[in-house]
Amino acid sequence: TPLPGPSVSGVLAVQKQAMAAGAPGALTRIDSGTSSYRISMGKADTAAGTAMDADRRFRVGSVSKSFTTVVLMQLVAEGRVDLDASANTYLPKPLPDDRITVRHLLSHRSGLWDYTNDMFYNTVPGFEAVRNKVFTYQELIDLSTAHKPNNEPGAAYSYSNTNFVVLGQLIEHVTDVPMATHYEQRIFKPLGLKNTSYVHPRTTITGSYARGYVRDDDPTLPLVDSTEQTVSWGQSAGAVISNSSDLNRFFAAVVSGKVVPPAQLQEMMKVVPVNADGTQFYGLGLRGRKLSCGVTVYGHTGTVQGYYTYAFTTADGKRSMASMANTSNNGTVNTILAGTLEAAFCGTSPA
Ligand SMILES: CC1(C)S[C@@H]2[C@H](NC(=O)CCCC[C@H](NC(=O)C[NH3+])C(=O)[O-])C(=O)N2[C@H]1C(=O)[O-]
Repeated sequence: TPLPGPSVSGVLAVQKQAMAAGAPGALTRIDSGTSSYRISMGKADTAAGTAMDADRRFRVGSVSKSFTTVVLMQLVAEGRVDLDASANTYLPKPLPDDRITVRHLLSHRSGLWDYTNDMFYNTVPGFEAVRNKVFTYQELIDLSTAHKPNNEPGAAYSYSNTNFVVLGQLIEHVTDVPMATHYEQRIFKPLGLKNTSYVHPRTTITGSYARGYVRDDDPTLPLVDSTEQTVSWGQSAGAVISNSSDLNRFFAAVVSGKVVPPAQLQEMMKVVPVNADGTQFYGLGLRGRKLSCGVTVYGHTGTVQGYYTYAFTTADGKRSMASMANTSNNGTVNTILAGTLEAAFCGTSPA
């Protein structure tokens, strides 16, 4: 059954609610067949009073995990990595448990503790302590393995940034090529993603971009401009910069088999439920979300200091949506922003 048309008024209403809840601005781009909708409001820079627009670049946070997965799955297709081999086969320093496979890492089932739980326990002090820091992959992994695992390998889904930091280390160890080069040569260039970059550990965003503002744990305090940071705490788990048009093109290309071969795409899209009501799923570096009109969309979400992102596409890649609000540490904004998915794919407006 054909999808309902996107609801621009619905997206506007969601963005308006997100701003009322504390986001300085928001943007959404929907690409549906030959039609594109660019919807934005509020400020890209609160100090300068610059208006938001839908083409501005921003930090995508964990949407980076889908880019890392594409690189890894290309290596699987090239026969250089076996999904079900022990990750330790490919690492410079073994993880504490040989039973952790590459597939466990990609599906957040390794049990490895997420070091950001400690790092960002106090949001702004935690951020300020690392915003200009440069970490090695091993330093981040060691922060994780200092903790007991959440679960036995494969026994449960427990989302952890550590998994995708290990995957970044694994890819670089196997190929002796930096992640930045893999992203550029295997994804950004072939897909013409001119607004997408991986500049770690540089702290600046080039071109036209939205500034990001993280909220203090004391919500009565002013927002903190968090735009410039290395994101070295995230790297292959969270340091990609992109824009709405490129994210739509990327996820449409992924599900259309343009960047990973069919066998590997099938593995990525084998999603399992990860929430109680069975509306949220995780496959390999890919989220699934079942919407009110029955369609399941595939992509990823992102939370990085100053930016919330939703970037999803239909299974056939014919309709994609990327949405961003330039604040973070504000769960109300994050929950509200999910409403752009319903507007974009089910044509609904929030109550
Ligand atoms: C699973 C998530 C939500 S968290 C994970 C990753 N982002 C992070 O791990 C950053 C966490 C700190 C962000 C910070 N929050 C705090 O410091 C809270 N004390 C803020 O809101 O700016 C990402 O992105 N993923 C999201 C995802 O995949 O959707």
